[in-house]
Amino acid sequence: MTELAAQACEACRADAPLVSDEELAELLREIPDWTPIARDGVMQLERVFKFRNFKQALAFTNRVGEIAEEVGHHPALLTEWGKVTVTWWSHEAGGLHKNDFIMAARTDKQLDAE
Ligand SMILES: C[C@H](O)[C@H](O)[C@H]1CNC2=NC(N)=NC(=O)C2=N1
Repeated sequence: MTELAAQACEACRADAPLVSDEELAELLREIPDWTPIARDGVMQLERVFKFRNFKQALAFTNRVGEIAEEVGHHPALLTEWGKVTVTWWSHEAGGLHKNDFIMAARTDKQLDAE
């Protein structure tokens, strides 16, 4: 299978299919640092990234913002001193779509990008 980060994002649509429990387990193996959590009954993917200071955390936040804008799929981003919490889900679809796993994998890649 093509590496997750290299797969294409589909447009966000309300009728887009959510991942099944089996797909969830399979896709999570490709992004082992992400945690699936349910908030208000909506499944989300979350990861906390640690940095040496606020400036680096903010730079990472902006890189994630850029990859989100590129594809029109957007995360929740909480930037703190030395820490960024990134949460992906598909608002329109009300849960986790394949897009969220692709973007989580692409988010991981922003750690190496300066
Ligand atoms: C019109 C626009 O493409 C949509 O509102 C997009 C924008 N970004 C989005 N991002 C996420 N994560 N989920 C969505 O459903 C979503 N919808």
